Amino acid sequence: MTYDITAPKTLDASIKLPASKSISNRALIIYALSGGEHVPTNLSDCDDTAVVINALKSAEEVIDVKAAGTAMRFLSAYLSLTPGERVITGSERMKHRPIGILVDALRALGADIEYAGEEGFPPLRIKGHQLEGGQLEIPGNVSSQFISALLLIGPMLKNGLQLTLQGEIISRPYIDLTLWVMGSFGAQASWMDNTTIEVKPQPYVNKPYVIENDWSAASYWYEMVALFGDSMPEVRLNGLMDSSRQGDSIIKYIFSLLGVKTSFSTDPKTGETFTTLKHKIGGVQHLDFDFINCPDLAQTVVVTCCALGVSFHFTGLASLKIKETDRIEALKNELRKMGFLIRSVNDSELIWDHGRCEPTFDAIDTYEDHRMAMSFAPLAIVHPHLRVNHPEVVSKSYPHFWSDLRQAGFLIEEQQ
Ligand SMILES: O=C(O)C1=C[C@@H](OP(=O)(O)O)[C@@H](O)[C@H](O)C1
Ligand SMILES: C=C(OP(=O)(O)O)C(=O)O
Repeated sequence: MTYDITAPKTLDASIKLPASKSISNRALIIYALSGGEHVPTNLSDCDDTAVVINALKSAEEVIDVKAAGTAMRFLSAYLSLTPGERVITGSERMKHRPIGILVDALRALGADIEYAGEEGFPPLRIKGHQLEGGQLEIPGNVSSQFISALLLIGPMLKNGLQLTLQGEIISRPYIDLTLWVMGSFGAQASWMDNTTIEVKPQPYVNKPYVIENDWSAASYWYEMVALFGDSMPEVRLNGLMDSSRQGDSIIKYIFSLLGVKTSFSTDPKTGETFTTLKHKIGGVQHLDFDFINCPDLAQTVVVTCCALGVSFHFTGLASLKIKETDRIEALKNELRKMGFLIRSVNDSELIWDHGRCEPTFDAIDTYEDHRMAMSFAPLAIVHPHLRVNHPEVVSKSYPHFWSDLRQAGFLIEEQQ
């Protein structure tokens, strides 16, 4: 399927954002480990959370997490200490996303895990039993999800857990988010110094818990406000916290440099929080930024900068190659169709110095990556009849993205 997208003249919309899948998936694992009485509320309705809910409910031998990285990594740790023998697998892409570092760490803690396919990659066959825990060193420079997975089971280990992270730590705010959600359920887990985290062997306390909405999903609305520019766009987003522990809340700072002003308010009657985005004059001409702490924002910011004519030098992008697709290559290919030549350095930096080529305006390919679809869709604001292939990929994190766009006035027609 392909969508043909045409934007309205400007934007004046109130959007109900999806809940954070990162927080949902952490809260669900903790809920299961704490003997689950109170199910977390405002859970994300996205695919990546649905697979965790199903896995925790199902008694089937094979668990399929599809394309959900957090589900694969968190459930592998969870299954290692849950009685029974299971196989955990995922999409074809998932079978090429690394998991060896986590498997080695879990084995060092006493887990019984075998590779059911290629060494170092899913699927895994896991026989669960009580684990002793203890002290461990683990690379911190490939995916923070390995570290979060271990931390989440830390309180259930007989001797607790002490993790020392080696190398440059990527996606650190996601580790902090894990510690923060764990703390909300009574866990004692904290940084001892810059590289070592300690989790005490003290079980979780099951409690009611409400999931915040998703700052990563908000990023596409920031992009739209920036691209509508001086046509006075305004978007109101619900359920975002100004003081959120989601690392992607840094989007409000990044877009303050690209002409978007953020303000927060609370409805006095309902207590609901609103985040209002408006355009402001005076964005930068060039942007340097390190995405090491917020890799999921890279596509939004890269596409926005090209469309606004803001040159850039972005670093900290090494993890983009092992996400839903190789996002570095995908960005280069699809931006070329729109007439922008961006280049990569060492697979970890992206540079645009106003390089242009003849645009083809071919339909944008999405590479089974929700963020390719959502970060390119706003280009319809500058290119009417922008076409996006396989738009259904958005269900990974933001299933109602297209209906929200329609509600905001976008005309979206389906082509076979
Ligand atoms: O823990 C999490 O919820 C996530 C961590 C990040 O992954 P990496 O640590 O692999 O960068 C991020 O890209 C992903 O979307 C969600
Ligand atoms: C990288 C992502 O997800 P995951 O690694 O959990 O599949 C993402 O949502 O952009």
